[in-house]
Amino acid sequence: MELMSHSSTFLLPTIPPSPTYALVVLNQSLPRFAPLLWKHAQLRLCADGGANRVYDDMPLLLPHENAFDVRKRYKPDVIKGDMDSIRKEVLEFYANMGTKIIDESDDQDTTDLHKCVAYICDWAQDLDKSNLCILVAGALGGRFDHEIGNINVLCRFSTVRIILISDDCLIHLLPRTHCHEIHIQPTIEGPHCGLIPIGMPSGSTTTTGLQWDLAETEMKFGGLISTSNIVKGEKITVQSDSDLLWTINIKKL
Ligand SMILES: Nc1ncnc2c1ncn2[C@@H]1O[C@H](COP(=O)(O)OP(=O)(O)OP(=O)(O)O)[C@@H](O)[C@H]1O
Ligand SMILES: Cc1ncc(C[n+]2csc(CCO)c2C)c(N)n1
Repeated sequence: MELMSHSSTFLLPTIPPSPTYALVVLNQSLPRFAPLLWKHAQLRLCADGGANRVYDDMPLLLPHENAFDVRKRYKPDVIKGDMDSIRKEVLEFYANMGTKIIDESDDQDTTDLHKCVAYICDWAQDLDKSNLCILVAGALGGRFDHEIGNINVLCRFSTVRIILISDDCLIHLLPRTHCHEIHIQPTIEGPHCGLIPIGMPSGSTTTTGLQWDLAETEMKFGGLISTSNIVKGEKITVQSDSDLLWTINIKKL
């Protein structure tokens, strides 16, 4: 089985040139490291009301700079969604600066995050998918229906690397098609972590590097799932017969 490596280098000030990052900003308070994610990304999208957050919150995260200058510098490439949450003045501001606006108000069956991920997949058509990583800022905290909708996007695009990020933690999907090596950045993440079966029970999951490792263990909702686990070293391995969510806390400053 092929090996898939994971590393949260996007939270470090300087990063290796690969993978190619795309950033999606959702309609939630911006995580404190949003400017860093923005810098690392080669394509920046706002999901509908996410544009209000860039407009309102980026200047707050950079209080020593002039708000107008910050707004001009943090210009999204694309704003996409059903456009029922973005404020008119924000839409006009970015449209005048050349941001591409994609109104998909006709589609009321997929979320704005789904619409943005579909756009990025088209944009990256000629890229090797294993070299693309989509960072989603503001995916957690707040409305539970939105949080679950965001997790469902991980499942609907299970062959694409997508990482949901909040101020407190990150979540990604470990597809059952691969065995996984997770390289921990000890200065920025851990030690609390979880491995959660999603969509269906896992008949057998095996891990190394955790305080409570699994050894061909069954996991299911209503039975055992691995929450409040702890990373012991800098490398975790995971193999499972079903897709799992991996989550780890992000350290406070
Ligand atoms: N409280 C939240 N928690 C997590 N994600 C959120 C939250 N609010 C919004 N989002 C994410 O940001 C995206 C854009 O948000 P926006 O408020 O524009 O959506 P929306 O479609 O207008 O939502 P709704 O009509 O259900 O209020 C959503 O698709 C969702 O992925
Ligand atoms: C069964 C079912 N439940 C909810 C919605 C509503 N909905 C889901 S995604 C979306 C767009 C949000 O920007 C909306 C309104 C639906 N269509 N079908």
